Parts: sequence; structure tokens; C-alpha cells
Amino acid sequence: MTADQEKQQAALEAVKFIKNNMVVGLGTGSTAKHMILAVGDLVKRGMNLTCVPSSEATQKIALELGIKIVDLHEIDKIDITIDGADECDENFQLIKGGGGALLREKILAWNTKYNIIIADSSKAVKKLGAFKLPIEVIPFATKQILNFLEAENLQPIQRTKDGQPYSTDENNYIIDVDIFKIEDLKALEIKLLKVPGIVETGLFLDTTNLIILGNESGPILKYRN
Ligand SMILES: O=C[C@H](O)[C@H](O)[C@H](O)COP(=O)(O)O
Repeated sequence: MTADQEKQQAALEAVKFIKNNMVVGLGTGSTAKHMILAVGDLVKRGMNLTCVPSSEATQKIALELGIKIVDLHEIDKIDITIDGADECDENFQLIKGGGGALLREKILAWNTKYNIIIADSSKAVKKLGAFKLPIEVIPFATKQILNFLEAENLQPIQRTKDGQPYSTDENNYIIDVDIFKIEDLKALEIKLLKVPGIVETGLFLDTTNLIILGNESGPILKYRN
């Protein structure tokens, strides 16, 4: 089974949790794309769903499929959000934001009753951090934040695209840092979010309810108690 087949398998398993009349949060990325396609099929078959996209890219795909999209301010709470991850560990902690969508994704996750993460099996790790942690920052403060992260030994690298600073849907920049040696991720999160100009980090430490991993002999479902 290829990684992409595992992603699709996890996505198809996850959409089974979607029921009629739900408000559904749509994640971002290659795994989430399989899920959005499956949500499009549910809608075509007559299911009434209202969806909140986590990025401009996801919104575009969803609209092309005829999925009803609303802004977050138009609804109160999201029933279920299905999203991908760059890494997940055994404690339901995640690194997200490889595709730059971490800020809106985290806002959706925070405002969702039930969060499902879908991934191919390579995303499940013993310890987070082989994947660099994305941090979203305000452009005005980028230089000083890079200096701060350097002093913290986090080996910051500002993300670029076509030789220019990478810009998020919220017109911010991304700095990727190395957290592999960090033991206390909660303390790191608190420290980072205290820095003026750091808007959000790609650490999702306590929002996930269920992780679905693609697997050769059928999807693996890990429920958080
Ligand atoms: O910013 C991007 C998101 O956090 C994605 O969900 C994450 O990067 C995983 O993407 P993919 O499913 O393409 O590996």
C-alpha cells in the first residue's frame, strides 16, 4: 500500500463519522484532500452539511465540489473536524503546519466538539520533532523572533517560496524550528506564545479525539480516552 493509498483509506474511514446536518471543519493538505473529495460525495448523495474550510486552498477544492461553505463567524461550534498532521505521537500530540495552514487549523480544532486526525502510517512517531515545527509570525517582528529562537537553540529557518518569504492565508510568515531535543512541549508552547509577534505554533497538544492511520490490513483507530 502506498502512502497516498493509506491517506485515502484513513480519510474514507473518518468521513463515516459525519452525520446529516453536521457542521464539518475541513482540514488542509494532501490527506485532507481525500477527505474533502469524500465529503463532496456525501453531499452529492444528498447529505446536508455545512463546512468550514481551514485554508483558501481547501475552500477552493470544496467549492468546486459543490460543498456548502460558511465562515467561522456564521456558526457557533463545529461538530467534527477532520484534518491531517505532519507528525502524531502516542499521546495524541501533533505537529501541523507543513502546508502553512496551522493558524486557521488550530482555530478550527479549538472550536470543534470532535477532532479526527487522518494520516498515513509514516506520520506516527515515538517522539515529535523529526519534522520541523512551524511557527507563524507577524512579518514586522520576524527578525527579532528569529534572533530569539536562535538564542533558544531552536535553529530557526524562515520558510521561503520562490525566493520570497512564504506568506500564509493570514499574510504572516512561517519560521520552522527544531524541537527534537525538547522534552517539555507544553512549556515550550507557553514560552513561544509569550513572545510578541508569534501568532501561533504548529503544536497541537490537546485537541485531538481520534487518530486514524492508514494501514495495510485496514485502518487503525486510536481513541483518546
Ligand atoms: O498546514 C498544513 C496542515 O497542517 C497539514 O494538515 C499537514 O501539513 C499534513 O499535510 P499532508 O496531509 O499533506 O501530509
